[in-house]
Parts: sequence; structure tokens; C-alpha cells
Amino acid sequence: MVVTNQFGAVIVAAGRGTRMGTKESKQYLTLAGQPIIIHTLQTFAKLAFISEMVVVVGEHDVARLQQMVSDYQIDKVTAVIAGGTERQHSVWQGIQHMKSEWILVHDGVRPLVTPEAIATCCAAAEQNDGAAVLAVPVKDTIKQVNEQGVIIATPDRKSLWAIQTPQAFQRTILYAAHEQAQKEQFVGTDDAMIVERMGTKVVVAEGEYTNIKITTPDDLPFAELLLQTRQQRQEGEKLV
Ligand SMILES: Nc1ccn([C@@H]2O[C@H](COP(=O)(O)OP(=O)(O)OP(=O)(O)O)[C@@H](O)[C@H]2O)c(=O)n1
Ligand SMILES: C[C@](O)(CO)[C@H](O)COP(=O)(O)O
Repeated sequence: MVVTNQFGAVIVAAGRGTRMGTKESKQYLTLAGQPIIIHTLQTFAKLAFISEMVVVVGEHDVARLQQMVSDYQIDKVTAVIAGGTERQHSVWQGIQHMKSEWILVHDGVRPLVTPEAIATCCAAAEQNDGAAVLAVPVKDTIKQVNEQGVIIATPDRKSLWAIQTPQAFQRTILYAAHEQAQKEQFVGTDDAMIVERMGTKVVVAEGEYTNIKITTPDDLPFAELLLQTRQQRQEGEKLV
């Protein structure tokens, strides 16, 4: 997948991880020997088309993350800043520190994203008027259920995709959409939603099922297993 432009990456990691239920915020938990957020940052830092990275963390974690960036020698991090109450507010803070004309937004707690998937997302945005998000077709049948637990609809699965990050946008599109959402106090759960409400076309770029968001305790052993399998495969390929 050929990426033509340089992209800046906003990595949001200012959440508290309430569903994980650990004292330590989940982005700092250890996965295969190093913090989850470090896996994520390393993957982005090694890509030639990534020129700057802004990391958004909790206000009490700014110095800590700066130290980690230095300890793990992650270059390309141009700023570590404090986030907001909701994910969207953290993204908005990050965007305002970005200089790049093309921006990727990624969850710090999706450490299994691959370089190939990131490139696919960037190329899709470049080829489709400046807005694309990674996603995978849903495998389950999805039901819409009312407050009484009664099924009220079964949407056609062919039209359903589970949305991931990164999400890639031309800076002008993302900035204007977030600025408008701030003004109107609209809160969405991803950046595509903020851009869609402006009437702007956003396309999905097919990603990988392994790009999971570390959300609940069950996700940790699963992520460990996926990383181990990936490492073994890479070592096997080196031997051939
Ligand atoms: N105010 C917030 C909330 C979330 N995030 C980030 O957005 C990503 C996706 O959010 P989610 O997995 O829901 O993380 P949390 O909000 O930490 O989890 P929970 O909802 O269980 O509290 C994470 O990298 C998280 O750190 C953020 O930067 N700022
Ligand atoms: C952006 C996202 O990762 C897309 O799946 C997701 O919506 C963020 O999770 P949250 O729980 O809504 O913060």
C-alpha cells in the first residue's frame, strides 16, 4: 500500500480504563514485557510516513509519559499533553498541537495494530477525499434490543462493520468537524462520527480482526497470545 503524504499521529491515552478495573490505568499495564502504550508508540514511530506524534495522557501522567518516551527512545514524539473528560476532548487537544496536513487518530490501547493496516488506512484517506477509518466486517448477527430486552430489529449484517482506529483525515476536515462539535457540545464515540455529521464522506478501509482495543481483563491474555504468535511467525520467517 503506497502512502504519498507525511502523516502526524495523535495517540490518545488519557482514559481511566474503568472497564479494566485495575488501579493502574490500562495503557500502562505490561504486555509482553513492556507497557501497552509503548507497543503502540513503537509501531507508529518506525513508519517512514509518520513525521510527528502527539501523545495525549491524563494530566498527572504527562511527566511520566515523557520519561517513558525518553527511556524507550521513541523518536518523533513532538508533544505529550493532557487530555480531556471524554475521548473526543482528548483528540481535540491533540489536533491543536499538530502541524501535519494529514492526521491519524489512534487509541493508545490498540497496541496490536500493524504497519500494514496503518498504511492501508492512510492510503484509503488519500484516495477518497481525505477521510478513512479502519474497520472489519462484523462476524456475528447483531440485534437492536429495547430497554425490556426485546429484540426490535436485525440489521442486515452485510452493511455492518466494527470500527477501529487509526482513523485518517486531512487536517482541514478533522479540525473543522471537531471545532463544530466543541461549539455544539456534541460528543461522539469516534472521530468518523464527528466528521460524518458535517455531511462529509468517510470510507472504511478493511483492517485486521487482531487490532483489538484492550478494554476488559479478558483482552490481556488474548493480546499476549496474539503477540507471541506474531513473534514466533517472524522468527520462523527469519530462519527460512
Ligand atoms: N477522556 C479520555 C477517554 C479515553 N481516552 C482514550 O481513548 C482510547 C479508547 O478509549 P477506551 O478504551 O474506552 O478507554 P477508557 O476510557 O480508558 O476506558 P473505559 O471506558 O473503560 O473507562 C483509549 O486509548 C483511552 O486512553 C482518552 O484519551 N481520553
Ligand atoms: C474509537 C473506537 O476505538 C472505535 O472502536 C472506540 O469507539 C473508542 O472506544 P470508547 O469506549 O468509545 O472510548
